[in-house]
Amino acid sequence: MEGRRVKAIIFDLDGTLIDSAPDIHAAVNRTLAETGDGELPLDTIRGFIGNGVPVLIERVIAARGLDPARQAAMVDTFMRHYEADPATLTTLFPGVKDAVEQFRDEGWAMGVCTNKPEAVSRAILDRLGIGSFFGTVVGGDTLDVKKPDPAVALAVKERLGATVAVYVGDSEIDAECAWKAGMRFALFTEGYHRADDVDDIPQDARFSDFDVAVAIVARLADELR
Ligand SMILES: O=C(O)COP(=O)(O)O
Ligand SMILES: [Mg+2]
Repeated sequence: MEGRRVKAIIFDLDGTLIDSAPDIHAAVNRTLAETGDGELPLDTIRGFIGNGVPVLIERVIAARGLDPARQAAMVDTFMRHYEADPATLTTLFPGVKDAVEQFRDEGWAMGVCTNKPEAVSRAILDRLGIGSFFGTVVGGDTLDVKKPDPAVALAVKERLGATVAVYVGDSEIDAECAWKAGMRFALFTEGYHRADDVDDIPQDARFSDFDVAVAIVARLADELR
């Protein structure tokens, strides 16, 4: 007898489900302000997101010409500010709420695979009204490794009990993670990728509007039958 097919979507968070750069930017500038180290513009910070908080702070330190030995202390200060105010300026990308409702109605399990710390990721998803759609959240501090290590995506798939998984993300980090995990990858092009040309990011499909995400992900999953 054929086993049951459980299909899942593994979503990246920053730059995919949520436009979180404005609150991350605010927390970075509050961190810099505490020690009189100036500020950085939003566009710069947007380009620093995706590898987790320690790497974000490493890039902030390099951009401001600060002492690298300050990284651990600045990570703590950043998290204090970010956890105090994680979702004031953060929004869902247009169409996300409708898309996750439709995915749920069509029987998809959904999970989040992010390099952002897990607790604050869950808090933001709840605050924006979509937390209950996700069976699990694996964050940058949940395991010993971060994306692009495939263990992060594979942990989401396993926790959801999925037999088929499609990965939806916004960056080359997600593309690499999905590839290493043996998953099809749909690129959301309106997020925080670093490549100038989205053609340079390995992908099985791409979309710029969540209105078409459901059809695109379903097609990728069907190809895996
Ligand atoms: O860099 C981060 O903190 C998180 O980014 P991600 O949600 O795109 O993985
Ligand atoms: Mg992302």
